[in-house]
Amino acid sequence: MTRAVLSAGSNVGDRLAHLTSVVDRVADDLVAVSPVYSTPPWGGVEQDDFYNITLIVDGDRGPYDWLALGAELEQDADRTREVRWGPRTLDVDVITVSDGDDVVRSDDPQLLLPHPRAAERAFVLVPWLAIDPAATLWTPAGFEAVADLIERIDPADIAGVVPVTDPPPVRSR
Ligand SMILES: Nc1ncnc2c1ncn2[C@@H]1O[C@H](COP(=O)(O)OP(=O)(O)OP(=O)(O)O)[C@@H](O)[C@H]1O
Ligand SMILES: Nc1nc2c(c(=O)[nH]1)N=C(CO)CN2
Repeated sequence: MTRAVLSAGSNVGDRLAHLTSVVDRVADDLVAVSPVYSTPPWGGVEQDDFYNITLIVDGDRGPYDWLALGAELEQDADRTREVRWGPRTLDVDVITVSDGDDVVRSDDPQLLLPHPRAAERAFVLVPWLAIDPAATLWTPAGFEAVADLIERIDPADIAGVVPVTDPPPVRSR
């Protein structure tokens, strides 16, 4: 049994439906899911805004099983890999995995854990904090409170991450 924090994003097609497919797929393992946030594109590629959610899941799966689940969902959304950090129907990233009290660390390029860019991404951290105000992320500098990491991100980036009220957000269960 492991606990994973997953981040899902979409900026092509029916964004809400793509995110809902993730929530539906992990429903049995779901601990919490954030509201849907509208987020400006991160990474320097000019493209449409994303919808993003962060999920916490508990399941009888190892780290690579969470990665495989994300890849399956991306395939189901007809995801094609083109531009790095470019437009996509669905992207599911594994942000961090814990096994009891231990945080899983991995330097396998197929599964880097914790996700090396999570600490810089308002679109991951803001939704995560909304469902877990005490969340921490292991970084090369040690454990950091997600709330503190957010303080270090450019306020303009944080301000761009806004809950979507219309259409309505996926409800936390
Ligand atoms: N923690 C992780 N979560 C998801 N994929 C990962 C992770 N670590 C490594 N990968 C690998 O990253 C590869 C490329 O993923 P993808 O094309 O979705 O990257 P990206 O989402 O554009 O960029 P980023 O990795 O910065 O989020 C995948 O083949 C996957 O095996
Ligand atoms: N706002 C936002 N920007 C992104 C996202 C995402 O999910 N949300 N995913 C990306 C793929 O790596 C690149 N940029």
